[in-house]
Amino acid sequence: PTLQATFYGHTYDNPFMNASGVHCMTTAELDALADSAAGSFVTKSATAEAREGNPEPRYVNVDLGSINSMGLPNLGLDYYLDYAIKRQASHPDQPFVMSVASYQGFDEYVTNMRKIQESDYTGLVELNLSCPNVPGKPQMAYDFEDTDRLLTEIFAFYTKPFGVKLPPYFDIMHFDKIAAVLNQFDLKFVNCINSIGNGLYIDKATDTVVIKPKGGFGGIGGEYVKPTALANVRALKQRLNPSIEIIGTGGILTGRDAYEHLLCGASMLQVGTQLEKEGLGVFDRLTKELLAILESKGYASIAEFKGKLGTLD
Ligand SMILES: O=C(O)c1[nH]c(=O)[nH]c(=O)c1I
Repeated sequence: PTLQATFYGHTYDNPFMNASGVHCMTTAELDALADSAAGSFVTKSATAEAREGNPEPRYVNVDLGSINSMGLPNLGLDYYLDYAIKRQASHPDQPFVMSVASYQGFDEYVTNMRKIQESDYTGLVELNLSCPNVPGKPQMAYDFEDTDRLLTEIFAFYTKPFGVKLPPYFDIMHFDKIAAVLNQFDLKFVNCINSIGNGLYIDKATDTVVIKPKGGFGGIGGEYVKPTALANVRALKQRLNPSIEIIGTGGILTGRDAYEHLLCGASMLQVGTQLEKEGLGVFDRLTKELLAILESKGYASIAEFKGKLGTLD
């Protein structure tokens, strides 16, 4: 069998990528990702200016996952745009994704996208509408009207392919509402999910929180989030126009977790916490484990089971 994955008109060796934020801050990390067994990669979410981010400790691995309040540390949009333009020229056959966020809010999203529109970068962009860790800034994607207004403003000038990174939703009506907003636009993908925002982890040895920012509140990733991630992938796949593909992110530790995201309709798969814990070797392990599952089930390719989750009716 083959793990070949088609996504926005390109066929990748496999569906695996890093999740933005992990192993993707510097050009050295990005090049190492590109040379790893991962099928593709995404850059750290960029803001207009470089940022230090929140005080440390701000990322901690815990038994069933991770908690982080990084606060959007990054080397600035120009740094990643420069890398992206060079990389697309040197490796035209290896497309990747460039992640864009905003520190200031609505207007900076627009100016960041305008800069990319006017640049020589022609590849995919992941517009991060779901950073949970900028104090005082609500997550854009939890405000349906603002998300609608922002995408309307961007599509008025932006002609290059892009998708959005969404937070988890927990109410069927919210799945309906965000899908209704997104279906109005020619988005190429949605990435479900970002970390589950503002969780709290307590250190049993000290009876204290484990990260410094925000009194210990931070985005939760890893095993904790798989049921929520699968539900969001499935719900958005069921609701969005078929032209909008899904990237499945959240709780992928094993080939079985990857297989379940594909069953829910994901085209590509992103790994965050487990990549942070295991290093780049995680992609060799995940591809091997997923391939073994296809073999055991007699599937020749992902297409044979993608989106074919069974129900009990
Ligand atoms: O704190 C961060 O930098 C961060 N952390 C996350 O868990 N998700 C995000 O999208 C971001 I931009």
